[in-house]
Amino acid sequence: MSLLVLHAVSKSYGALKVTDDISLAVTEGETLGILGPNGAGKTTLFNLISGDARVDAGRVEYDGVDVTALKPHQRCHAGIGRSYQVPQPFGNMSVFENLVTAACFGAQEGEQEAWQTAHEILAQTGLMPHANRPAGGLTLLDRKRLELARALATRPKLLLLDEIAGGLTEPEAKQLVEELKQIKARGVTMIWIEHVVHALLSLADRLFVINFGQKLAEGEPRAVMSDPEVRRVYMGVEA
Ligand SMILES: Nc1ncnc2c1ncn2[C@@H]1O[C@H](COP(=O)(O)OP(=O)(O)OP(=O)(O)O)[C@@H](O)[C@H]1O
Repeated sequence: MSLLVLHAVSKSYGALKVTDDISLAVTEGETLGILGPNGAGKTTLFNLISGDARVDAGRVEYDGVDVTALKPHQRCHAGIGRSYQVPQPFGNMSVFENLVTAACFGAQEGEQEAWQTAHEILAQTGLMPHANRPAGGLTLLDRKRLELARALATRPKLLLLDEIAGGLTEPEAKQLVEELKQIKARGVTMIWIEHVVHALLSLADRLFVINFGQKLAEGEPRAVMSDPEVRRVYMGVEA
């Protein structure tokens, strides 16, 4: 069953059509990888799914319900969690407080339950040693981890990950992939925008490639990566 269906969504900023008639379905439990050159419209697509931006045309259906008119917090309460490309923690709050806040306001948990959630996710994401540190003072890897942890604390059924491996070293990216595998094994449906292709390929069941706001290719990862048009546009390889 499809957890998310985009029906011909479009979005323009001024004269620029950033999302151009994109239709897409994501099955429950699936990990969909999203690729595309810089400025192709990948993050905008996430914004249309999470409600951070409104579609100009088309519909967003989540868990069988039309959520097109819902605000971001309502979509979050319904189970759509996301990370941002530039981590957005509450910098003056501790790591633990950031997670409690996400659990309270995202997953609508009471204080006690939110504390338990925060503990559980600290353990899952390796952030326990930093629980009491101000989020603003974390290293890049730990800020990325916290971005993932905050999204997890909202208890998503659908998790949107925006370039979570960008800027990490090779061993750090590997570690992150292992964490994402565990999340996937727990049944969370994921859409992952990522330029670190080998990380994406180690997890994605399917790829969706965007160029100039339009779908360029979609399908089984290896087939998509060997598509001459994808190689030309995304990797600069002449067909
Ligand atoms: N709120 C906005 N107002 C005006 N233009 C915008 C806005 N958001 C995005 N854009 C423009 O839309 C285009 C697509 O941006 P988007 O961030 O979706 O691309 P992307 O594929 O995620 O890029 P990257 O890989 O560099 O993160 C860019 O030209 C960007 O400048």
